[in-house]
Amino acid sequence: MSTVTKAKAMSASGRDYLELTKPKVVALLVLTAWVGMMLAQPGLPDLLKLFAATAGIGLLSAAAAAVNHVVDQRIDAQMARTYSRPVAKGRISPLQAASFAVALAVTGFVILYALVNALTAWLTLASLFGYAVVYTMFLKRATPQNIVIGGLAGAMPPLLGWTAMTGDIHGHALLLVMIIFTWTPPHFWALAIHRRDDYAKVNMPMLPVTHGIEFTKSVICLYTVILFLVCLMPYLVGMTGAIYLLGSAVLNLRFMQYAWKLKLQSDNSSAMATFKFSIVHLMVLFLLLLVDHYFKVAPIYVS
Ligand code: HEM
Ligand SMILES: CC(C)=CCC/C(C)=C/CC/C(C)=C/COP(=O)(O)OP(=O)(O)O
Repeated sequence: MSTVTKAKAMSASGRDYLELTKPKVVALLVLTAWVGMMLAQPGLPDLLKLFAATAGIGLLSAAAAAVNHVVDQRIDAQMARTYSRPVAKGRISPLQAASFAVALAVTGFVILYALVNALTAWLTLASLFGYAVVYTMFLKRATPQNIVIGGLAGAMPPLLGWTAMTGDIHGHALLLVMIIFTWTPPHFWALAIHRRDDYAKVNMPMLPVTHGIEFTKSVICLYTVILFLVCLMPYLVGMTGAIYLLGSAVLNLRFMQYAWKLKLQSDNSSAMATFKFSIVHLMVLFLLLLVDHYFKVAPIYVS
């Protein structure tokens, strides 16, 4: 390492290390894991397990994010959105970031294995591997379906939360995974439309680069319709009640409205608004699942 790089690496602050962990993304991932924990049983979950599972899932997610900063340092340095990230800028060296990631991952895994259960520990480690290795190192550079397949890793937390409480995999938890899996493409592709030129510059085969913006807008519309239908499933199987049904219908109609507005406009001026709405959508949807769980109005069955 050159003296200049060393000096920059030494000037890393706590804030730089925090940035490595993608804290806002991890916060939403943890919220979805909590919902999995709460919905796994009636009443409140065991508090020790809740704290341990939160810490473990949060730490392993943060570790995955830090690995992403190391692997992507060169492309991050060339894109306007990411050029000032700590590893891309040299404020944290790749070795420091990788060591930080290993420390977070080992701590998270040990917490899950010792205080929660082995199934959750291994599934969370597999999610880390799915995002940090399968998505970041391979899929991201290989195919425009990168975020569809890689999205499974980010969709796992509700299942991780559920297995943390029960020790087994339940169909209801898989429905929550399916919701996030279907939400991810419109979430990311809206941003990718806005940042298309950045991705083209670094040769990342994101859908707006490989298939064009019009095609991407159409696929976003299609995914919002699929998401609407997938979000009905928890109600249809009797997992949730009317509060969730109504709330999710409103959120999904609004998401579809954003998608159609983006599709119908000749420029891409509402792409970022669509991306930002996707985050509010997922957060409110999962909060609704919680409210519905504790104040459930029974589904209406027609006999
Ligand atoms: C493969 C799947 C995913 C991809 C490719 C993706 C991509 C992105 C990108 C590129 C950003 C912008 C980050 C930035 O500007 O620094 C972002 C932001 C965000 N994503 Fe995702 N995302 C994915 C899955 C998820 C999941 C599963 C969640 C949560 C459950 C999530 C939550 C967020 C949040 C909260 C932000 C805003 C972060 C901020 O403002 O700092 N994402 N996502
Ligand atoms: C253990 C577990 C649940 C792991 C999942 C971890 C995780 C952080 C998932 C979020 C997905 C995400 C932010 C993808 C963006 O990566 P990108 O490289 O496309 O975006 P970037 O250019 O902003 O880095």
